[in-house]
Amino acid sequence: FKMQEAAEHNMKMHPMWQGPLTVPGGDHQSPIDIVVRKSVFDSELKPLVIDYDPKTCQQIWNNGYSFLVEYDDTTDKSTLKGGPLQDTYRLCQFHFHWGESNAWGSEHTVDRRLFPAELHLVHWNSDKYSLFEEAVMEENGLAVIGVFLKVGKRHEGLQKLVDALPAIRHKSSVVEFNRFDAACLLPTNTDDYWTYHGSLTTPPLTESVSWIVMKQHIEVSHDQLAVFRSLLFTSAEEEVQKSMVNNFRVQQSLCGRTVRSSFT
Ligand SMILES: NS(=O)(=O)c1ccc(C(=O)NCC(F)(F)F)cc1
Ligand SMILES: [Zn+2]
Repeated sequence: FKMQEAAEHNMKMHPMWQGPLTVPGGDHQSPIDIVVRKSVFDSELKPLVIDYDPKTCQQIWNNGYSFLVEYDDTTDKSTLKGGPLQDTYRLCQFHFHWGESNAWGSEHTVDRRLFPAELHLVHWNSDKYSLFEEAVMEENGLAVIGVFLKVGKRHEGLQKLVDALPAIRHKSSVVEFNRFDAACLLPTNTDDYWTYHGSLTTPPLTESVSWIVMKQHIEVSHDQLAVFRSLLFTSAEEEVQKSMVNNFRVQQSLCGRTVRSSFT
């Protein structure tokens, strides 16, 4: 029920989230609830091949919806392939979604289970397209890895990122951020995942995403998550400061799609 309150709160407070509930004619929208017993094991799904180069990390900034860590994607230095993917995809950024409380915050759910936050590692198909902006409009343009966060022990690798957040409290603030190895945010087991075809979860909500949602979560501390919540949706000039929380989209209907699993 509380999550429903948060979703309604979202609709009221953040006009951006009042965007189209579903894109006109959009029947491959994200996020979704992953119903484990309805997912179909696919033995053809390969292990993911994730090869990130920390040297391609460039900056961290507050875009007014979340905070993004951006990578230099002008060469195939940080790539994702394998899994359900036919081509090579380049890492361009990662970001998170979280709640105002630990009771909710993730975009995807597993058998309706909510997590306090969700990490999205965003990649685009560099075999077929030459720019992210092109790929974002195409059917198999993007691949996003989703990783659930649970509150528990402190995540040592995340701390470097947490320490940078106070410098980007307001919308549009940017700071240089180098040598961050995004691979440290992946769970130990990346062989077990669910995959389905969906969309961006923020406007323009284009249906260009091969979603790869990890079965295993990562743990971060309560204090680390509290720093996420100290960020602001608003820019330094705005008089009313709004804390950046509940920046998740409500779940969308599956519309007959099948969620495949890489594990039994
Ligand atoms: N939350 S999500 O689905 O991983 C997600 C990933 C990327 C973008 C994004 O790049 N929007 C900017 C664009 F593409 F120009 F519209 C939005 C949402
Ligand atoms: Zn996202």
